[in-house]
Amino acid sequence: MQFEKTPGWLDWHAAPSKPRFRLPAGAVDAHCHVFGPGAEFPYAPERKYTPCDAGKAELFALRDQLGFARNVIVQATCHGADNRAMVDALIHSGGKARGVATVRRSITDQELQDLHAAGVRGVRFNFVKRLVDFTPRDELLEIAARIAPLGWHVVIYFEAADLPELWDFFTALPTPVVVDHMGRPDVAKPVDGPEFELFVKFMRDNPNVWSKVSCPERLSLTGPKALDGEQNAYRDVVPFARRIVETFPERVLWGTDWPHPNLKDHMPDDGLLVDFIPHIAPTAELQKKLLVDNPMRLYWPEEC
Ligand SMILES: O=C(O)/C=C(\CC(=O)C(=O)O)C(=O)O
Repeated sequence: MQFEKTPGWLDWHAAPSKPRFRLPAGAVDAHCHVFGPGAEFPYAPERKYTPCDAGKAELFALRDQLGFARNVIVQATCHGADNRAMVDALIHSGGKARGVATVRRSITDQELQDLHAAGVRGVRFNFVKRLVDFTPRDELLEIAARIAPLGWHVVIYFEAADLPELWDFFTALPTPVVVDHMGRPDVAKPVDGPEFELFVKFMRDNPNVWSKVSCPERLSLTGPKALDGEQNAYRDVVPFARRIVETFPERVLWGTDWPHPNLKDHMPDDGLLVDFIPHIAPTAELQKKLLVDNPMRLYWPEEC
């Protein structure tokens, strides 16, 4: 099948630099995606965007270029609940990738078992309105109850303004809960203002809540962009991510978000994104927790 990219689509950076920051041994890129290729794994009819192809071979090449040991591949909305591209990548990773799926309530127990055998360890519930249609809360709670006995967790993606309305639902989830991109704070607001304080309280009051301190390229309003060797990219995001890392060092994860769907302004150099990490996790101890110990506990607990 032939697909035409959404107008204005930015393709992933073709030649990411080698990071200056040396990742600790065993580092996990805990948030990335695969897209298609569409000819082999068609994009879902209900998708809100059509990306460029970004397959497993390119993802694994990026992993090696940046110095990561493993990936966590998160199902992207352009594939809906058809997890075949993600599962195919897991199967061909030689045990170096685990996954987060999107499932509907119609999934059978056998299908869940098959996803587990392939390396899936979580489901993603997406609340970002430009990406998905509404799913009833009772369907999501039913899914959460079914995946809990498998030892899986729930990944949630939402925007900061929606946290108050979603709070009761999130705190009713029976599993570990992993928030994508710090709940997308508006970084024009103060890091100790009411909006981000609510997110900090969400994590403080609920010890089962984790956060990915990822996506500065998506959250930043003033840059500078991670391009052309810039070693101090996205300064406006640093206080937010650093606060979460330093306050909850045992419950943070980091990922590239490759191939960076839906960026409108620029496509970052992934090597320079890795160079962002020591700004938000300034000590070797914090870096090891963020990049190795925490993701291993969540995705490869049998090795811990
Ligand atoms: O890649 C991300 O994490 C963020 C996305 C895309 C996404 O989540 C999806 O399509 O599933 C975004 O903000 O557009």
